[in-house]
Amino acid sequence: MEQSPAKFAIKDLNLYYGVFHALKTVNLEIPDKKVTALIGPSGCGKSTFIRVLNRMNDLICDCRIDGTVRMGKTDIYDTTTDVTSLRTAVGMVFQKPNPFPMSIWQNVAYGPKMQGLRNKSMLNDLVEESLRRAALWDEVKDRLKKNALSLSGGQQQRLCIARAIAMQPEVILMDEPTSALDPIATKRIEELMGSLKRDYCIVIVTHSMNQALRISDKTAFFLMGEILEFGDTSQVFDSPRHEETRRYITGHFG
Ligand SMILES: Nc1ncnc2c1ncn2[C@@H]1O[C@H](COP(=O)(O)OP(=O)(O)OP(=O)(O)O)[C@@H](O)[C@H]1O
Repeated sequence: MEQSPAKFAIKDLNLYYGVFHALKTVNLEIPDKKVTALIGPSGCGKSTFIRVLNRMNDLICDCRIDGTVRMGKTDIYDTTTDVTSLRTAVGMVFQKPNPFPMSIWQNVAYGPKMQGLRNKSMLNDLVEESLRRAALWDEVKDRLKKNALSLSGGQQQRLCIARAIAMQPEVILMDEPTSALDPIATKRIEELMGSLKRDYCIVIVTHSMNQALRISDKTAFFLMGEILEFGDTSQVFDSPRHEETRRYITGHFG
């Protein structure tokens, strides 16, 4: 696989919740314009790790980290780093679609408006562009004023992706984005990830080995807070270096 530049470079990262050591000496480079899947058994630290990338763990008291996490040239844990700008650049989509209880249009326009964009025609263009990129425009263009909660679960999740895109991020983090969706809605999100990776660095937590295999370029296998294995997805699945990885991906534990 051709190399692409690293979007994140993580060095000797340790994360503690109080005295509990949740991430242990994690070293990883996450490439830009690719999908990186984080896999591993429940409780191994996947969600904790993905939240490191936009400092969501800052919101958890008792959580502390050491080590460095660089995004491009920026040390995102440096005291001078503006966390709001970081979270704009590193958008996040959660397991359960969580649209705001407002119209489809307002959901997408909300973030840019909060950032000061007031021009209605620019907002309209941004809403359309974001919904198009999230492969939702054709389904909602005639009902932009309808409440977002009237959409199906799969449409709501694509709306949440559109909402992230409207902030013009560089990275989109997805924590089990399809686990609440049916197979057809899942397929649409997976197809969408395939097109989004042209423009963004995408990091996804998934419990589905088939999904990781279908959509990701790189796979990191977490076990008890460590990255046991990281490589091209084809290598990790076809010829894992560790017995634990092989047992996990073949469904023998976890
Ligand atoms: N806010 C918290 N406070 C204390 N411990 C936490 C907190 N969040 C997670 N943990 C612990 O850290 C470990 C890793 O949790 P995490 O949610 O990152 O795992 P995961 O691999 O994403 O699990 P799952 O696949 O079940 O979602 C677990 O032992 C969990 O109990």
